[in-house]
Amino acid sequence: MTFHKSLCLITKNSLLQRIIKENIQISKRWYLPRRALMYVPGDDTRKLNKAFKIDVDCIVMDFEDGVAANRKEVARNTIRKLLENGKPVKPRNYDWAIRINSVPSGLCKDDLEVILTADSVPDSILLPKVDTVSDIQYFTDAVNLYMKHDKQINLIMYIETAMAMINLPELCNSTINLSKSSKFRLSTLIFGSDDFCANIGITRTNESTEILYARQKLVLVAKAYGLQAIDMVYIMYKDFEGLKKQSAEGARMGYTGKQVIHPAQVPIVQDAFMPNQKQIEWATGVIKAFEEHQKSGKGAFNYDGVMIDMPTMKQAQNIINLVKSV
Ligand SMILES: CC(=O)SCCNC(=O)CCNC(=O)[C@H](O)C(C)(C)COP(=O)(O)OP(=O)(O)OC[C@H]1O[C@@H](n2cnc3c(N)ncnc32)[C@H](O)[C@@H]1OP(=O)(O)O
Ligand SMILES: O=CC(=O)O
Ligand SMILES: [Mg+2]
Repeated sequence: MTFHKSLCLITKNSLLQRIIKENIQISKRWYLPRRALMYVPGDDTRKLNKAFKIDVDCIVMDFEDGVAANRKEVARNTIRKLLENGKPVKPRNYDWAIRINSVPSGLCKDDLEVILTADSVPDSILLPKVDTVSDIQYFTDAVNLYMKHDKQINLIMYIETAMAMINLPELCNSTINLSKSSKFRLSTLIFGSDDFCANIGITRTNESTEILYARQKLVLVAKAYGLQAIDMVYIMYKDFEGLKKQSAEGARMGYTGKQVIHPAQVPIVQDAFMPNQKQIEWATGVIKAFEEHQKSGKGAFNYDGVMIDMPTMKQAQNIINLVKSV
């Protein structure tokens, strides 16, 4: 039997189905993979054309910090034309996303008008530098004013200031409540580490230990609200070893993906946020053994010298859910 066939048989089992249901809060975050979220400056047609030829989970056409102040209008016009042509087709589905300018920039409302009144709208909108609930209220009002499509848009919210970091649970709560009367839903939090460093008055080191608390807090709150968590960008885009190390670190912390700025970063990052063969085999074995032991009335058992019970089985199930989501 092939490996994937055996995975299907495992999850058809009714006991495990119940466990998956009970575990829904954890598995909810996998609904749309965003292992690598690649920025493309919205005013750069050459890079935009290139982006759609790359096998990447999420393409973010940028209006914000990747675009110079005197090129914002060019970015708006370029992306508007793309939207009029509809979502470019790629061999597999992907998240077609736009990062708009922040509410305090004064550009946010006009960005949204350009995007939401087009013939087609993106799958996701990324809202940077969210600080307080009033920023989300402003965003909601603008979406309600301009959005005439039936589609529901994913909101990806940046947490990149000290104020946002301390307001985080309240921000998530209020955003989820506001989305009930609008056509967006909060799907993801992004750790905007570089703006965060600027905001708290530091320069990031390679190890990034100075922002460890914030990096971990974001994952914790995201998971509490059933959201995806996207890790920081690695700006030394020619250092592939460093990127691999930082990506693995983020995946271990519970991040579900990472921001990337260059096509060469994509395969390294997408790999890091997928379980490897060894982890998949371990997870499959644990689930099978768990099921057998449940049948014979044993909740805890020995598997390769390690005690396995329900929490470990759930961890194994998370691995399998992730494999099946991509
Ligand atoms: C903290 C934050 O907010 S991060 C988000 C904001 N920043 C960004 O969006 C930056 C995005 N990245 C870039 O602009 C570029 O990758 C840079 C400036 C870092 C380097 O650019 P270059 O010097 O052109 O890189 P390089 O020469 O290695 O590029 C190789 C090829 O990949 C293309 N490419 C590079 N970056 C991208 C990208 N982000 N998306 C699509 N294609 C890209 C180049 O156009 C080039 O293609 P070509 O050979 O057909 O001309
Ligand atoms: O927007 C991203 C950041 O790191 O800042
Ligand atoms: Mg930022």
